Amino acid sequence: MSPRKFFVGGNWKMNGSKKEIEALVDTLKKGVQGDAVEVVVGCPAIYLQHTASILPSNIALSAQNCYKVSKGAFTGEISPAMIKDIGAPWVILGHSERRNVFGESDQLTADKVGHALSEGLKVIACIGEKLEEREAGKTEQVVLSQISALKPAIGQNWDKTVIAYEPVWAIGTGKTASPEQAQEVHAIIRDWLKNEVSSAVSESTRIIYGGSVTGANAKDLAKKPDIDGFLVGGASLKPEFVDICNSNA
Ligand SMILES: O=C(CO)COP(=O)(O)O
Repeated sequence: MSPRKFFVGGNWKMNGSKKEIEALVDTLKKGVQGDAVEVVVGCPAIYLQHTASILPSNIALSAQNCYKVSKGAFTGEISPAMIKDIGAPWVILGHSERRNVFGESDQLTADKVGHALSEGLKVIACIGEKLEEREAGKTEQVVLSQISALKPAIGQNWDKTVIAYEPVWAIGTGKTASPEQAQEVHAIIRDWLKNEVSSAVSESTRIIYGGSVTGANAKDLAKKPDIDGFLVGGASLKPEFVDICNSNA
């Protein structure tokens, strides 16, 4: 039995309305029972407060991004202190859309991770290679350089960090990594944790997979020894998210 509790995050991205979120939360309340799985939903900033007020206690709330300082003249940004203030314990950082659409660097991502953890938030830290990097045989190099950049920022806070491996070519494309492809990279990350941090951290840190996860493919992915859950985009907005949450049962 894995020492790691199965973890499923829903990343709603820039989707939803108050009404749609209420309907989705209703579905989740009925389908996700108990606390055998840790379930977290990543909600657009503007709906965090409303979602916090309707989520059941066995589903936690996450922001999708934050800035690297607690307050100040940073128009449009939100801080970890604000996220905590409205009752959300988690934040997703380093998502490939932040990195590739908004040009956020490894260094900025690390600064955000370090600040969020120091403010007491838990972090879903995302890494993953692009298609051309995979095709050039650079997957390991890219993923390990991204996680290495986060290491000083995470410091002693590995127990408050979940690593999401999200190959960019699999995000929103319907091209899921095969269970073998995902397992191979998860094992590389776990090995890196063992060598660069500690055996205990390697054994206890959840490494979750993201990229076109659906109710249909989650079970096979979840069988792999180093896949400890999922970060789900499109399917997290649909009732099948419940099946993904229960895919380890
Ligand atoms: O980016 C993702 C989760 O953060 C994955 O998105 P999809 O599940 O839509 O491919």
